[in-house]
Amino acid sequence: MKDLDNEKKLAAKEAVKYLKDNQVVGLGSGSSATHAILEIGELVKNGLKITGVSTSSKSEELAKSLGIPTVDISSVSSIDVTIDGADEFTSDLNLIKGGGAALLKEKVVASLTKEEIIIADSSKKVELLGKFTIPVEVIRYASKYVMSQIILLGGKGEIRLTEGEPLLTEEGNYIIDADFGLIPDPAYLATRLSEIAGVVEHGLFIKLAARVIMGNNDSTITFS
Ligand SMILES: O=C(CO)[C@H](O)[C@H](O)COP(=O)(O)O
Repeated sequence: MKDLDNEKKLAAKEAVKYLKDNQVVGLGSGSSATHAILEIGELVKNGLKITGVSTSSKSEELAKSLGIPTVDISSVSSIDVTIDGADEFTSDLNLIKGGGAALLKEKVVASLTKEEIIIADSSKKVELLGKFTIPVEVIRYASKYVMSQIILLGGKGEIRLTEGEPLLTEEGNYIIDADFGLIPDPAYLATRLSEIAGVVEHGLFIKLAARVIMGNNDSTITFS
């Protein structure tokens, strides 16, 4: 049986090889990104000079605990490299993200980033996106309306719950997990979702990744 956590770790070790002194580095969220932040912490301990920009309060806390200097995103004009995870990816580098509900900040960081590196275990690679439902972050006020628009687009959505209550994102919004089945044209669906009033952001990341480093048993494969 595959050791998926080890595959994430191997991908993280490979990804940090892209970091150089004096770069601004985006710190992703989730278990794969956690491996990368731990690796970055080691490099910083050994003298690497970087400035981190976090995609969630969890990543921020972890970075701080490891001595990685971080700044608010508003104080940088661009980010050199970001290392983040994904819930699904295709070989043409489209992604579904947001399983950990951090997609909004992750997409803002990715959009400011010159080289977005995605790290993943081998279970995340798919031929077509869509087995993993698309997280859609919505303002609470609009959640019913957005649900109806998702149905008109041919999908069905469910508000993500935690302990029986709607999960609130760091920005105080709801997440609708939207099932469209397998998605032959993710760029088209991404545009349609972005057009719905009340949608803050969604987890389809189209052409934002420069490369995906996938752990594969005891080695890694890079898609770029
Ligand atoms: O998008 C994310 C969080 O919003 C994560 O990057 C994604 O869910 C992958 O997580 P993991 O590395 O734990 O499998």
